[in-house]
Amino acid sequence: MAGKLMNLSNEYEEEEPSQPLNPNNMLNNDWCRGVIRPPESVRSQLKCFHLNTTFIPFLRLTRIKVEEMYKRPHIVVIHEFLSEFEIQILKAWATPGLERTQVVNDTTGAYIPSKDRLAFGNWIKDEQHSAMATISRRISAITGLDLSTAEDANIIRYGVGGYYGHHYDTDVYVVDNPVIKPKRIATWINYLSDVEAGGATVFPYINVAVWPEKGAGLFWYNMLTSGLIDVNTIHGGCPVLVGTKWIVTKWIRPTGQEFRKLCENNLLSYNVLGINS
Ligand SMILES: O=C(O)CCC(=O)C(=O)O
Ligand SMILES: [Fe+2]
Repeated sequence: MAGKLMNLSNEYEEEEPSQPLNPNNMLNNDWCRGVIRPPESVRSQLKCFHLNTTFIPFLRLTRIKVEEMYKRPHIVVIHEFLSEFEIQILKAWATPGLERTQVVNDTTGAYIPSKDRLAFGNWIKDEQHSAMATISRRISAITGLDLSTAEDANIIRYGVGGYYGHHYDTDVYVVDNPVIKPKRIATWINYLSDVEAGGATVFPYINVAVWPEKGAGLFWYNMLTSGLIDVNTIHGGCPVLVGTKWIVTKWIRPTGQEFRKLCENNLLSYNVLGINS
C-alpha cells in the first residue's frame, strides 16, 4: 500500500476516483493524495505562456507567467504573482483578527461554522491597505474583469488538519430552495505559502489538483458565458498534513462584467482568460 501511495507514475492517471464525493471525506481521498490526473489527451493540450500585456498599460513592463491546468473550465496558475512584501503584509494584517471560517447555510442563507470548512480567516478591503488595492488592480488587469463589485478578500490560514470540503463558489439552483447564494462568475486564489504536505486545491470532477505555491495565483471561471454554473468547477481544499497553508481568495461577481465578458448565444460556451472560446 505504501508503494501505491508513493507511486505517482502514469499507471494511476486514468484511474477512476475510488472515494465518493463527500465534503467530509477530504482526508486521504484520491485527489488529495495526488494519484489522479486528467488523461493525457487533456494534458497534452495545456500550455505555459506569457500573457500578452501589450495592450494593458498597467502590466506593460511585467511578465505574467501563465500555466494552464485545464481548458474547459479554464483553470490557470499565474506564477510569481505576489511579491514577498505583499505576502508579509497580508499575513501580518490578518493574524490578530483570525476567526473560525464559516459557510453559507443552504436553507437559511446565513453564515454558520461548519465541519465542511476547518480554517481561520479574516477579511480585508482594498481601502484598508494599499498592498491589497494593488493586488486587486493587478487581478483586474490580468483577467479583464471589474473587481470593484468583487467581495472583500478573504485571508485564510489552514493549520495541520485544516481543509475546505468540496463546494461550488457560485450559487447552485435547487428546486424548492428559496435561498439564493451569492453569484460568483470567477474565483482568484492567492497562495501565500508553500505547504510541506497536503493542502492541494482539487477539482474532483475533472481530476485536477493544484499544489500551493508561495506567491502564485489560481484563477478559474465558475460560470459559462451564458451565466449558467459550470458544474465541473466543484472544488475543495485538501487537508494540510505538514505545515501551514495561507491563501487569499477574491470571489468575483458577475455584476460589472456586462461589457467585459459578453453573453453569447451558445448556452454552453466557456469563459477563458483573455478571449472566450
Ligand atoms: O483552500 C483551497 O485550496 C480552496 C479555497 C476555496 O475553495 C475558496 O476559498 O473558495
Ligand atoms: Fe471555493
